[in-house]
Amino acid sequence: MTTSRGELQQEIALEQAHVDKVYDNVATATASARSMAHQGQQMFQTDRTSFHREEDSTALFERDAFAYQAARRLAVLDAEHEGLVFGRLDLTGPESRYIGRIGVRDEEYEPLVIDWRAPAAEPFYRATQTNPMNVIRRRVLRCRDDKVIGLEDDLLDSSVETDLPILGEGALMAALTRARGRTMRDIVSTIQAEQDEAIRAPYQGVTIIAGGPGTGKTVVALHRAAYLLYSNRARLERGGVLVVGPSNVFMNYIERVLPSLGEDAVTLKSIGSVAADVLGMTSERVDRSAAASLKGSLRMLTLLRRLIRRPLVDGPELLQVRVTVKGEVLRLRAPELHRIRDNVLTRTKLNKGREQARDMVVSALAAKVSDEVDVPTEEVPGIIAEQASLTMFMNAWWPTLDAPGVLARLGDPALVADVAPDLSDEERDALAESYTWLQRGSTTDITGWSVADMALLDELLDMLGPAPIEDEPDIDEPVFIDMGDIAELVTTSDSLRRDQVIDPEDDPQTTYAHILVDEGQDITPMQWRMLRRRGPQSSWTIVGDPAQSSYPDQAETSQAMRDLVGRAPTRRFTLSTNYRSPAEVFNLAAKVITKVYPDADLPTAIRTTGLEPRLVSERPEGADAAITAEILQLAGQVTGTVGVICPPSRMQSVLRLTMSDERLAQLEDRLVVVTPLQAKGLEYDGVLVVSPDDIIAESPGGARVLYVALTRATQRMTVLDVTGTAGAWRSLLT
Ligand SMILES: Nc1ncnc2c1ncn2[C@@H]1O[C@H](COP(=O)(O)OP(=O)(O)OP(=O)(O)O)[C@@H](O)[C@H]1O
Repeated sequence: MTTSRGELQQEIALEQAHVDKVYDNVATATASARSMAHQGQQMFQTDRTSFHREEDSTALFERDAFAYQAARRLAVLDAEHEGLVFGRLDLTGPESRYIGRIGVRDEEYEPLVIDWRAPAAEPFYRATQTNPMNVIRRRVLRCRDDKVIGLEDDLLDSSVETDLPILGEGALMAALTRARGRTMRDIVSTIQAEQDEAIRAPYQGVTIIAGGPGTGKTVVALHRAAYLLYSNRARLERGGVLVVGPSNVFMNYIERVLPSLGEDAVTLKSIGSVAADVLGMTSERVDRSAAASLKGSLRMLTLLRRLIRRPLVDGPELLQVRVTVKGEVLRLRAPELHRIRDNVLTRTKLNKGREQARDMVVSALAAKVSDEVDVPTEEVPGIIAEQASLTMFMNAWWPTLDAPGVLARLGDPALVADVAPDLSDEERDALAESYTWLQRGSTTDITGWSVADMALLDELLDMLGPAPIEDEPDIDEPVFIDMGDIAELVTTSDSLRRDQVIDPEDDPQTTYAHILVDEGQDITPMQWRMLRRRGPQSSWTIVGDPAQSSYPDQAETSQAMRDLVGRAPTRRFTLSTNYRSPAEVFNLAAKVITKVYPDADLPTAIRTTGLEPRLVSERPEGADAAITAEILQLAGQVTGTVGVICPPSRMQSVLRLTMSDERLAQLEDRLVVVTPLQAKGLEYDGVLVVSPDDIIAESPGGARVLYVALTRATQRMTVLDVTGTAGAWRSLLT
């Protein structure tokens, strides 16, 4: 498809006229929405003398609401997006339709732009030359703000006589070859047919989006969130949509996509922040591989249950309670007390069970009073219940527990051996070692707990139940809180406000109507339980690729996901085209994964560059110089970002290098240094993978994690072995 410059300019001018009309209309509609809202209030409050037909009011109201919605969505549209209107369909009618990020109508209520999510926009994404769906020409408009700067056409039905000009070289390729920045862009103008099916799948049940690296799983899932909000707005704005990803870096990477589609009603959280609603803390710290694997496993469930059943007293076998009734000593010893504890805990949560436990202890003691004691039987429990020794015993035996306090007990290796007899010595050591920081800091030290601990703390909180609300002190008695230079006056009712709104009988977690989980292959069984507590009634979209998993026991995590799905209606989409990496880069990665994970979904790369990845090796003493040289070479070859992906053990030294070398420091925002886990879901134009052998050795996912690193490049890739010889990983290439 070639075209003269004049023809292109003429078509651009025609499209610009329509785009101008759209923006003018939105401006008028916004002003009218404001004034109608104002007038509407007055009309319905005071104007009883004039007569309005009901349908007039309804129409006015609808237009008002529509204009209001359009103005509201336009207000959140990302300033960097590529324009409100991005597409046009010419149909066999003949009719043409403009497609945009939001719907806009003119004063006659005729559509000027159709929202991309509306059924009428579907042919824009689904029509092909074999099934043109009445579309003759599909046109993608490239805009910067409100200015049209380019056009790309597809002729879909060549059997129809038409004088429509067909211009440009294809919008998809133009989008894919553009340099990448620090954040993900929306793909609303170039969504492909198989992606569109996943985006528009029904809301109910569980939707699974699978496919290899770079097939658009993440970006498709985000467009699906926007689609679901459009098609189920009342339910989802009320119930909430939660998007969960692997890390804060990833959340920052994707955070602009939904605003660029005009949606701001979605909560984004990294997996380490999901339980912040009840724990008041988050984490990004990843445990060493052995501890991370164990803490993710359902075996922790038994361990935690045993842990909270173990009373917090030294030598539980010596445990006893002792009271006197008219000089007679009554005792309950450890076995009876354990029975009472088990009995209460099978029926209720620990923090709710104290009163029951106390009553049972009192009854068991009362039953021991001999006939010789001269007190009426019905008075005995009251006499026992009043005794200070009983209260002291209950305080020690059944204190209110908080989740961090309980988990911190795992820092004691002897206790771990006691509550986890089925773990191997290595596992017990790994667990105890992961909590040694507790000896240095406090249990609420937010830098200490790991991402995996967040799910354990959440589980514990669920097992323990919320702490009972203490008796209310006198309300509104002023209290001074000294905050260094600032002394602030608060009343007791202020400081209690949070407790007062929490109903202890309610589950304290925030819940959502729809939960979208990205990189689902890395969600551990314990994390699935944590997520499920946020969506007991929700529908789900789960995105993932098992071949990229960093969790070692895939069978266990897949089972946990099946448990989540249960009998809910499930639909699965497997995306098959790799839009990220050129074939030359992906072929190398594919060889690695096929050796270690033959069932991997291998997508077909849509682009070729003719540039094979560069494989180099260097002796350890020359590593810094080689890393610097390779980064500079890549930075000269691509115009966008350069990502250095290195094993965790090299992170600090490479970071130091990028700061101390002036040439590297000058690359500023273009240069990023990450571990393979941090690189999950991200992409860079040029990628340097450092020391693949160490990457394999240092992750529980092994070569699957190397596969993640080898699939991040959009243009060029260099792999550097720091051994002086070809690395052992290269045996996977043969
Ligand atoms: N239809 C499309 N039009 C333009 N770009 C697209 C399209 N589909 C995907 N892309 C681009 O391809 C790249 C990869 O997409 P994305 O990160 O969503 O893939 P993914 O399947 O989640 O990858 P991974 O499994 O590695 O996390 C992104 O730059 C995305 O914008």
